[in-house]
Amino acid sequence: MKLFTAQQIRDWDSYTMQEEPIASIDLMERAATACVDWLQHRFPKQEFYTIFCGKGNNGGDGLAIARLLMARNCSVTVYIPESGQQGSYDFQANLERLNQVYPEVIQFIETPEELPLVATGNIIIDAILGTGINRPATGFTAALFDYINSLSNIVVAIDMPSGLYADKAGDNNPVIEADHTLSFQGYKRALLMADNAGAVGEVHVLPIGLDPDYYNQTNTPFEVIDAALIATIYKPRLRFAHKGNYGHGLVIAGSYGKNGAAVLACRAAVRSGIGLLTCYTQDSGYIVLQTSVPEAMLITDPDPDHITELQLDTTPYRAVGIGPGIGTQPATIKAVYQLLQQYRQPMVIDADALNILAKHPDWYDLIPSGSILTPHPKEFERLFGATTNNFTQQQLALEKAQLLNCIIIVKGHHSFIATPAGKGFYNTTGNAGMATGGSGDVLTGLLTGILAQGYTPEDAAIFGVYLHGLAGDLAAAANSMEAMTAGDIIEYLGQSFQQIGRYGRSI
Ligand SMILES: NC(=O)C1=CN([C@@H]2O[C@H](COP(=O)(O)OP(=O)(O)OC[C@H]3O[C@@H](n4cnc5c(N)ncnc54)[C@H](O)[C@@H]3O)[C@@H](O)[C@H]2O)[C@@H](O)CC1
Ligand SMILES: Nc1ncnc2c1ncn2[C@@H]1O[C@H](COP(=O)(O)OP(=O)(O)O)[C@@H](O)[C@H]1O
Ligand SMILES: [K+]
Repeated sequence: MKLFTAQQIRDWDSYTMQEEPIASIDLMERAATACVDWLQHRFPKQEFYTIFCGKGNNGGDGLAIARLLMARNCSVTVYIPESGQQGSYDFQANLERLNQVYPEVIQFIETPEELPLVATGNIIIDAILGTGINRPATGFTAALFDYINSLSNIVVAIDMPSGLYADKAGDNNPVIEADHTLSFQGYKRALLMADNAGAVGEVHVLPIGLDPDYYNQTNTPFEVIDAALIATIYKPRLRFAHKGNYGHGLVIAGSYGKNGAAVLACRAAVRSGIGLLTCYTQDSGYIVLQTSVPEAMLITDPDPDHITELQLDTTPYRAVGIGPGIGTQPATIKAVYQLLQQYRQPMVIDADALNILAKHPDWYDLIPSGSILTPHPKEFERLFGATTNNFTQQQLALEKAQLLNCIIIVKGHHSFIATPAGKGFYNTTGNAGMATGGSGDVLTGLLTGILAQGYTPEDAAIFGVYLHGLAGDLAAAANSMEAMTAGDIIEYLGQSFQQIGRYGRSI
């Protein structure tokens, strides 16, 4: 799903009004109806609502929501911070409509003394500011945000939490801290960023019937990975396939006390659809690897505790994954350098291999084109330097992806995939149960296995990250986020592939 800027969303509105055609007030009614339907589905027994409305179209949505909720037998109070300015055309129209049927619910407030008491059971609707924000909230608006944030009521933000910019970082500006954000038609980038987790709460995208032609014709560098995109990437297995069709991959992982990292990466790789897998690990890992991943072949380093030299010819491998659990011993650093010098096909570089690279920036040029780097935010900072917010971090990821001709996956909730062509993809699968040791090792094995099968590096990254998160979601559904383990993610790869296989047929 493409991610549009606030300006593009405005253009999409206008396009829809002209082409459908539909009057803007009717589009607003559609958006408000979608919100009310969502509220009644999510909170079926809720009766009391307190709605704060600004004087733009976001406030217009709030006024329409108030009228629709009243018509559905809810009890609503609407508060409008009085700015002294005329409201937008559709705000005024909806104020008039509400005033005609339920004039008693409308109250204007101007000073902090007039901030209302909100009963604890009321749901607060934030319709103060939406995508039209063009400056930080100050004065009474900021005081109102503070007041709402101090209350324990559930807060549902309409389209955007008020105060948050859709396409750029604020400078710690006042924002509403919502529990739910109902975003019209699609996501906005700000809604997908860890920096804004406290403001956006759970994000729900509500379709409001904007014209698909605008969507299809309009380019944007950013996309959310969804089922439709995955269906275009996934390659079902060939009926007459043999293991030679699906590549031979090499996972270089482990050290004494960290056999688990190698086991997790290899078990994920052998469940990725790969034809053949070889693991390279330290000598003491022999029995552990051979018993826990019998499907993989094994080559051991002469050193009992660490990977010290690569005593193998890496040319036959269609993909190499390196990093999980290897440590940063001087001899291991040499082995990483040796691999960078001798292997010229895309690799997956993770964990300690990234930490080693970060200490040797002059080796960056040796990274084969099309490689996939999988740093978590701390590793990203070690590799490329500190950034001030998620927007600048993602911009830097895009610049480095282009410079190194690599894919960079900045891992986290909504992992961000930066490609050399300047595109940025946000993942939508995965959950906080995956914030547990070994989840990243599973991703490395999975990506290595997918890359070995001949997927392009960009497709492998998108597909692997989505599949990994989907398996994590199924694991959490079965075992809870708390009790699930990284190993459980591997156990649910099978069901995840089955689900993805159905996408192609249903879209
Ligand atoms: N396709 C869509 O997404 C649709 C969007 N609609 C709504 O329209 C909203 C956008 O409406 P508007 O463009 O009128 O903008 P807003 O309602 O977000 O803001 C209104 C006005 O407030 C002023 N303002 C900006 N920053 C301020 C600040 N910090 N303090 C005080 N005032 C400030 C500006 O003059 C701005 O135009 C969306 O967020 C959504 O809620 C819906 O009505 C219909 C369809
Ligand atoms: N809150 C979360 N929501 C979604 N995915 C998550 C979350 N926390 C972690 N993950 C995923 O789990 C993996 C963790 O990787 P990493 O930090 O390298 O862990 P480790 O080094 O312990 O294996 C990443 O793919 C990341 O995207
Ligand atoms: K809002």
